[in-house]
Amino acid sequence: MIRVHVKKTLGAFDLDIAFESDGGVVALFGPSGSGKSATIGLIAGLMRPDHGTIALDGRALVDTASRTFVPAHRRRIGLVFQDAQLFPHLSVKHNLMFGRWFAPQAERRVALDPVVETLGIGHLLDRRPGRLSGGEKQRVAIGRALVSSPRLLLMDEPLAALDAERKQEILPLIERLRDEFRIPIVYVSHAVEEVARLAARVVVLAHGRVAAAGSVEDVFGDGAAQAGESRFRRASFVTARVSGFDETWGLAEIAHPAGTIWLAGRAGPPGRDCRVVIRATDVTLATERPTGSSVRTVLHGLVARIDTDKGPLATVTVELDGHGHVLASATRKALAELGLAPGRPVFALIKTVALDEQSVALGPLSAPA
Ligand SMILES: Nc1ncnc2c1ncn2[C@@H]1O[C@H](COP(=O)(O)OP(=O)(O)OP(=O)(O)O)[C@@H](O)[C@H]1O
Repeated sequence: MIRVHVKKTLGAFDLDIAFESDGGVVALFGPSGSGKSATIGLIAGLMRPDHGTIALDGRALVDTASRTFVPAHRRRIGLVFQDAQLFPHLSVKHNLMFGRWFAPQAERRVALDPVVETLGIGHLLDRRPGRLSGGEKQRVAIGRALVSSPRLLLMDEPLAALDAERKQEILPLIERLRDEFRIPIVYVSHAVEEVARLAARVVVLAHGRVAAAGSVEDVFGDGAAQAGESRFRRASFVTARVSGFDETWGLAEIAHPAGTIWLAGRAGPPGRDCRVVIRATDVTLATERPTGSSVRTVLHGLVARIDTDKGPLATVTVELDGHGHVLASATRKALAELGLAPGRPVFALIKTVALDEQSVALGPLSAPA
């Protein structure tokens, strides 16, 4: 369990935040300059807070009142940054072993072999980092953090420098760290889709303060938490249940009280609860159930809120029948012409081709109490 309650002034920036997590992945989410990396630096021990406490599993790492400050190298915290920061003159194997030296003999809970196997880096062990791709470097950086048997893993936008394909390769690996190695993770990201895949809890930072915190569903339930994000980043997630797979057409069927969600590919075994990530730009709104349209996923609900700024676009939060919300990007012109306003019934249409197996998170989806 990690508890953070810190204040820190950095030039003109004033950070004052408190949050806690009981394990799994807690995501720090927020726009650029909101204080995410500063928070990571404080937890890692790369800088000192002006006031406050940070405790990990009941042990104070920092307590300004009692002048406690455990130095970074004694915190047993693994760090993974956007750029892998490997030692260029060491082989992959020696980079990995370097992480291990930080773990006292008695606390080496994570062995090298399963890490190498999980991350698929066995064939890279003799190479130097200069001869690795970006995705390979990042897997080695994750491995190095893991073999130090950390009590906590801090990941600061670990996928931000990778292309979409590499991201999709590494996300399942991080899910395995969470589920198989059971290492608590504080995960910094701008990407709603990553947060939805990985996190049970999310802490939204804005201007150095906690703007919202709670389960991913609660925090992202309406458009407000994402108001500062570009429309291409806005997304919502729906908790639903895998109900079948249509062999003839290769489509997974996911049951939700508001309607069946179809996706191109497999979603997991029938009966499994899942979280489906849906980008706001992939959702179209309609006041009537469409006929003569190629769209298969038609979810019924009510308009809960409409967020607009000065531009031509709006983000509509639709409260789905049963439970959950979906966000839709639309033009203000369309909303005016359709007469859509809070309280009006609406259909949210989602292109099946916009969803595939990468859109679905299985695994522990509920936030620890
Ligand atoms: N050492 C420093 N001295 C002065 N200001 C600083 C220092 N470090 C960070 N800041 C300021 O603190 C604010 C928060 O920075 P931080 O890097 O934590 O943001 P962030 O949310 O991680 O942003 P991004 O998503 O762009 O990485 C910024 O305004 C930044 O300029």
